[in-house]
Amino acid sequence: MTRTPAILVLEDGRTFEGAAYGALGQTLGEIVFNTGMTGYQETLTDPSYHRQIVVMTAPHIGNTGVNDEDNESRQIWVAGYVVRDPSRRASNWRAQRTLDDDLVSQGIVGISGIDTRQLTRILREGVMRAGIFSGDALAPVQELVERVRSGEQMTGAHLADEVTIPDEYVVEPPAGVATIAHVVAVDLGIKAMTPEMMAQRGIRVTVVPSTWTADQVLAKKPDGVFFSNGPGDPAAAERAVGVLRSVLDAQVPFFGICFGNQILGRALGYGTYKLPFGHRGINLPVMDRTTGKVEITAHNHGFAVDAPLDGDSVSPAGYGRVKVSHVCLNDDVVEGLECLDLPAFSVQYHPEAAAGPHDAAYLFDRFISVMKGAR
Ligand SMILES: NC(=O)CC[C@H](N)C(=O)O
Repeated sequence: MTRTPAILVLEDGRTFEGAAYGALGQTLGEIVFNTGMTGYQETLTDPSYHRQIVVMTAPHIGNTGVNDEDNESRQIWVAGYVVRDPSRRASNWRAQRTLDDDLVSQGIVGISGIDTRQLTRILREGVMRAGIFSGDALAPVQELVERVRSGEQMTGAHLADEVTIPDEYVVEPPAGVATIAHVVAVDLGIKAMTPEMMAQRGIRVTVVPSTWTADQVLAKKPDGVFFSNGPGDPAAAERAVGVLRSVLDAQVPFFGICFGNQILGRALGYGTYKLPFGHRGINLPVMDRTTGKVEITAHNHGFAVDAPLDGDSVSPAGYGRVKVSHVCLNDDVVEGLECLDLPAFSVQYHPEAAAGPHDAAYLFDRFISVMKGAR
């Protein structure tokens, strides 16, 4: 196999030479690492990774190929892909193509042969901007560093409208499962498994674009409203915060995941902040502070809610008492919020677990209980 050179350039000027992987060319983005040992297809197609170059700490990527069933959205969203050792062949009974096929056909610029352990240790000092360059995009390093430094920052980025669907669609419960509730899910970058997990439990889910107003959402007379995961800085999501406040004012039950948790935090009047290097992986320990039970959970977040951990606090925006319901045991980051005077709760991690362990699936049942309780 001929090796086509590629270079990864960090904004601090450090460089890594490797081989081109996927499409040739140039890509810029925020570089982040993911510690999942499995689930590369779900990671690549998670819209929350829009504008991010993803480094996989698992050394061998592509072993099981890709298929049409495990995509979490309509396309690959990562801005670039950094791996140590791409599998030379895909071997799985469900594989329809190789990962390389999809990276090339979707124009995703990647790099392989990188010491991802060394790179991850650098990124643990703090995430930064980076670029991958190959083919005609190669140039003297100083020029490449300049291109990386001219790239956009994730802080302040409003990205949900770039990944949301243009038109609403409905996910019905499967045959044989009775419909017990109707939820409007606002797509801020939703993963396919989320409405699926709701539908399996009898929820009819209308997924709607991020641009919908509160009037449009509430006109559907839903039993509950859901805000999804999604890319970008929650501090730049003014419109979503406004829509959610109208939902809370109307006392309609609410559940949020990841970006949705950050939007609930903001709607309640708390701030959000950027984590030094984020949580991205499928084996992070989270404690449910109501039961003391620890769950192993899937994460993908670079920002977090700044709410007091001790005792219940009072929402600075006037929505009553709020409890930090879940916390990450690695670093005490807020991983869940529960309103004690309103039918609303959210988690920062991913109970839909695609990919990931299913420890947190009970949260979808909790959403149903909250909707029943509000009737
Ligand atoms: N997966 C998500 O919803 C991510 C939320 C937000 N973009 C963050 O990085 O924290």
